[in-house]
Amino acid sequence: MSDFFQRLEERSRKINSLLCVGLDPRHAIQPDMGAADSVSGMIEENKRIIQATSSYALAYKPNIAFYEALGAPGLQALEITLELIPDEIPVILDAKRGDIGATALAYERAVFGHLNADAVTLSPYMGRDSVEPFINHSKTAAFILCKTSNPGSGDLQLLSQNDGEPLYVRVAEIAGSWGQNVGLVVAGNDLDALRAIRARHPEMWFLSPGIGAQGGSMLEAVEAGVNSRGTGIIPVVARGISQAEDPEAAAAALVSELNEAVEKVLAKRKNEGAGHAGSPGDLLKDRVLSGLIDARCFKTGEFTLKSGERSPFYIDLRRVMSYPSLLKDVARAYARLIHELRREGKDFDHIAGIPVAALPLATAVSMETGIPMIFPRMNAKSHGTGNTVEGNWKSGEKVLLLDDLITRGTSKIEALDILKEAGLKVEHLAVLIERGERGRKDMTAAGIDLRSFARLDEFLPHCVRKGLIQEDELESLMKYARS
Ligand SMILES: O=P(O)(O)OC[C@H]1O[C@H](OP(=O)(O)OP(=O)(O)O)[C@H](O)[C@@H]1O
Ligand SMILES: O=C(O)c1cc(=O)[nH]c(=O)[nH]1
Repeated sequence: MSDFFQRLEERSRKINSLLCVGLDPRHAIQPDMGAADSVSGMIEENKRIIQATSSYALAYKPNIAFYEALGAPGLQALEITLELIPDEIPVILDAKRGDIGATALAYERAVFGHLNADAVTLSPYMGRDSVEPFINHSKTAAFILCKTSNPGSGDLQLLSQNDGEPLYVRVAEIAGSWGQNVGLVVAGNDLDALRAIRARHPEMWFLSPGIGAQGGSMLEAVEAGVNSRGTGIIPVVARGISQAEDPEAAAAALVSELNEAVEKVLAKRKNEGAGHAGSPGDLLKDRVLSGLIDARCFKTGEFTLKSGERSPFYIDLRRVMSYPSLLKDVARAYARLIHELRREGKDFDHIAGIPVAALPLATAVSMETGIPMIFPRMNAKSHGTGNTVEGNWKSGEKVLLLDDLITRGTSKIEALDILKEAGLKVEHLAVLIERGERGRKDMTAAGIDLRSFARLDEFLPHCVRKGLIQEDELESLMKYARS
């Protein structure tokens, strides 16, 4: 852990608080106030807040815009404010900087050199070099804007990526690779974002505005964002304190609300036990698995499978094509698997869907990823072209085999033989659902690397939640799947 985050961790234990107090005096944007009054008013207001809250504040966060708006006197008010803050309390300067080269260096000098702040907020959109000067010091840190609390935050931050995840998930992943001195701004009023990012970054510190005046609930934000040590989230409150009649009482009340929330959440997690079913924060997986149930893709009864075995349930993914928005999510799910493979350096000239169930799915995946589709004919065509593999392909090209699900891999081996016979290279198989453990064993024996989006033990609990199967049936179905 970096020195800055270590310092936060220690101070949070010492004063038993995670609260960050915003110092955002709005004098400059109040039209009836003259500049001189504004400057002295700002200092007075900040003095009053700091004196009232210094034993409750894990950190202070002045937003530089309210000071810059008054020009040189405003910046002087900021400098005086920073001097009023006791040395042991970290200052996070909310500046949302982001520029390159010498400019980034100049911003860094202003923030950490001249103003002597301990941390800063930065925009990630100009990339690593724009952040680099701020994260090279062991004592200071940068909070990267990941998912913000404003109404327009979704315009860019929610844009769906090739793997189906919103852009902010990718931002968190990239920022997380920038080293130890990096935290994230994750809105306290966006519980989905808090959950999604916490699930992927169990230890990172989040600066979380959006609670109170912007509508977020302290308990819900803590529930979604606190880490396993009961820290890692810094709820920011500005107006809730500065506009309170008694800022000290307001801060004290917020801290006890916050601490109660942390205790409640940790106790609840302990009761639930580690590793409970499902993966919290995996929004795409939740959506797809629930969507399959809503589309009645899961059926109980007596079924004969492709392998000839009997089964007490059947997953009919042919129905997905009748639900366009589910089909789109399913395509994103496969795209996630392809994205993972590409990150491992594996790439493909074609996706080959196995007829019949996987044909509409592979078409959607091809459109989602831009990888051209082909398919093997399970029965060679005896008229027309006589093709065994349809589409535009050449011998020697690399193919990702794609099927809806895997039980034993019977149909995969048949498809593999046809593709190999045509001179295509197949080493990987992607499926949406892995029905049990035997399919994986069969694929390993055939030299095929299997990637699945969800396993049956992740799917069945959704069926219980949606009332499709009873809790007591779950165990026997799981047992069947494992047998
Ligand atoms: O893992 P496996 O042992 O291969 O079994 C699973 C396969 O069986 C089904 O296809 P099926 O051949 O029944 O029908 P389809 O023509 O509708 O795809 C299903 O769509 C899977 O592709
Ligand atoms: O193994 C199979 O044939 C099979 C199982 C299942 O759940 N769904 C399906 O379409 N096929």
